[in-house]
Amino acid sequence: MTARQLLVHQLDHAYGATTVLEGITLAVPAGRTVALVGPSGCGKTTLLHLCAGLLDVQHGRIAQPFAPTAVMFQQPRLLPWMNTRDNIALGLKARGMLRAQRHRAAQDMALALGLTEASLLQFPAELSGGMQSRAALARALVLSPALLLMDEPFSALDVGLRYQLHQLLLEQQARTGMAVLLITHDLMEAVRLADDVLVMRPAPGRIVAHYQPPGAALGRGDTLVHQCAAELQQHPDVRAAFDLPALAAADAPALGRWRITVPDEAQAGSHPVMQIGEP
Ligand SMILES: Nc1ncnc2c1ncn2[C@@H]1O[C@H](COP(=O)(O)OP(=O)(O)OP(=O)(O)O)[C@@H](O)[C@H]1O
Repeated sequence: MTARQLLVHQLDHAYGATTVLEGITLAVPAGRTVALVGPSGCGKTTLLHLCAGLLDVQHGRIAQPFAPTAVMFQQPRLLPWMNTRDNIALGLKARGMLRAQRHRAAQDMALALGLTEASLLQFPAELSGGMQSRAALARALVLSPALLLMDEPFSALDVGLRYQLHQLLLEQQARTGMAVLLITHDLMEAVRLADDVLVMRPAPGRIVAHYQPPGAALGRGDTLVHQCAAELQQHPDVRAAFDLPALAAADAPALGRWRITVPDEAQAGSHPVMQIGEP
């Protein structure tokens, strides 16, 4: 039986006369993380908002079978007049969960993500940026989402905190089997977290490369993540996407040690899922 998956098929999107996404085809199956990387302005946020239903599909198709879905934005977006616990419990309140029950769930998730009991009664303005990010992640995860859509949620964090939240996210995913679509500028973050890394080029935004880091994300050590990120950054399609100068022949890597595949337009066109090779 095929796993449930978010499917995006031949999606185009324009703002006015400007096409910002063209021919986007991808799949995010349950239990997997797909990272979208690409330069600023290539349409990543637009694509995520289309997947979240925050924008209407103009052309192409999105099949989104998951519920519930949670979205994490680049900014924590905590409500300033609510304490941390109430911010985390907001979605549970909207679901109609009783007060004592949602406070308990919010507290359990907050503590699991490294927030302190004292911070639960503090207001966002009293929290550090890192604590606000933890609260935003807790607010998303407490909903037990089947699909988590993340728009550069860790970009403002220092490397240590980012690593901690990466691990917490991966552990939660291993427990629940949620599907994750992650937007990031950071190749290292992409190869640390993702099963599939999709590289986008701008004007109009399109997917130009598909990279599969080896093994399960939870088991990837720092050395492997650094190697993979370096290899990804050396690939000519990735360099072109980010407008990096081509490498001199002497510096060019031995490509193909890891899996880098360019989406096959013909295959994608005849099949709703972009072809994804076995790792
Ligand atoms: N509401 C809008 N109206 C018109 N143009 C828009 C709108 N939102 C985004 N754009 C344009 O669409 C393009 C893609 O924007 P988008 O925010 O999706 O890119 P991005 O890859 O997420 O960028 P970044 O990494 O900087 O967040 C950009 O040229 C942007 O200026």
